[in-house]
Amino acid sequence: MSILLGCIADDFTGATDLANNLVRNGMRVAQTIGIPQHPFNTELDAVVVALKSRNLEPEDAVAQSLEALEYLLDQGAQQIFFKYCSTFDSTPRGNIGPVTEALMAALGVDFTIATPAFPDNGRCVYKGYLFVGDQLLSESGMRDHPLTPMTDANLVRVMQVQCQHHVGLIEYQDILAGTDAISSKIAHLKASNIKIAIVDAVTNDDLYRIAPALKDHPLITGGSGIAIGLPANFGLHPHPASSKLPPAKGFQAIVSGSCSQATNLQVESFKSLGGAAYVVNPLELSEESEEQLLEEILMWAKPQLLLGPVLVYSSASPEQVKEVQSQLGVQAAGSAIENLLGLVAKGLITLGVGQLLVAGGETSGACVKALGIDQMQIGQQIDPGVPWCYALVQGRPLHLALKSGNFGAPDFFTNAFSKL
Ligand SMILES: Nc1ncnc2c1ncn2[C@@H]1O[C@H](COP(=O)(O)OP(=O)(O)OP(=O)(O)O)[C@@H](O)[C@H]1O
Ligand SMILES: O=C(O)[C@@H](O)C(=O)CO
Repeated sequence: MSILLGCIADDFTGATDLANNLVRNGMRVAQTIGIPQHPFNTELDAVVVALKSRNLEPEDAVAQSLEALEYLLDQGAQQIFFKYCSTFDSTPRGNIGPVTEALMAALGVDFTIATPAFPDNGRCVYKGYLFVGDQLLSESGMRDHPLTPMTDANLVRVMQVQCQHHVGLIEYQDILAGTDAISSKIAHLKASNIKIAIVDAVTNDDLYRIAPALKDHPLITGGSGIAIGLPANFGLHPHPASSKLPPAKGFQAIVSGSCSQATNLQVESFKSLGGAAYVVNPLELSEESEEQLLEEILMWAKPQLLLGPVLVYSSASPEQVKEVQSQLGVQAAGSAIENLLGLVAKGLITLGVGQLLVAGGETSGACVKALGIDQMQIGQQIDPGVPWCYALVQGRPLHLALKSGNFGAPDFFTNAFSKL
């Protein structure tokens, strides 16, 4: 079995987001958690390898990405896609730039594009500036992100700081002029020694015009938006059967460690509708207290599950997050909460939860690892960028949705279950 597209995603929610867009546009996709040990024995068009590399040291992110690349090339991948966040989550050290350059070197390519544009979720790039809805990236909630605060919306500048190669721009006027003009612009940039180009895109039509110009490029990098046009490059088109999952069973629960604006609204909306919610106070969390806190949460959840979905969350406002981080340290706070929420997810499954929403990329990584999931099937979309997925946990079926922090409508936590 040989695949067409091999994808490396830098976090788990991002991986399902990408897989969702590929499935919706006609590809048969498997998502793996980490690098699989074996080849697949089913017919697939794309494999998305989900890493948790966004917040690693650049050297580690590069090493993991290269290992994933090797696996995907072994599966016969004709084209490689490096997926990162539609809000370009990174620090001056990386990891978008270093991983892109390492993949370019490994594949022997002298040009690639970078575009996080995802118009279905309000991410647009114009003159190299990234907008989140009506705001510049640097004026959006992303400026307060707990791990990767984004304070510059100019992606050429942001990417250049992370890269050795020269970074350029394919401007909106080229995109509007169509696929041939985009190909000519790429040739012109290459002749000027530009090796990576940020690409403007404001609508899905723009993305559909860009995709054919990327047909013969061994490496593409971006958010999930640009992926909507890639299946057609391989002669594939949307078909309804591609996203059918088995019927859902079991109790319903939500675990949220995302502190993004959209998640905070979803938590508020869930509570305002009378949903059962347990808030974790990170300042009460230590290695010694973890076991007791976990037990307390599960004892609280047990009777509540009989009545409807339960929410366990640490989501908090930027001020509260800063306070916690100043007392515990950024990384230590993040890891301690992720660890607890992973154990909570595992405990909830033991209590009979069969439908689980997780909010936050890092949090999803922690939960999926705690549950020992190594592969997921992609199902129907709940909101743009978030599909229901299906996995087996210790032989038991689990419907699982991994929600990126800033995705989903305010009623996502209640609405999602009605989509199963
Ligand atoms: N109350 C809190 N105080 C400090 N840190 C927190 C708190 N709650 C959660 N965190 C940490 O903040 C980080 C949130 O990252 P996560 O990726 O899960 O969410 P997100 O950034 O909103 O999602 P995405 O990456 O999909 O946009 C995690 O490391 C989590 O443990
Ligand atoms: O692209 C996005 O915004 C998401 O898929 C994501 O990666 C958030 O972690």
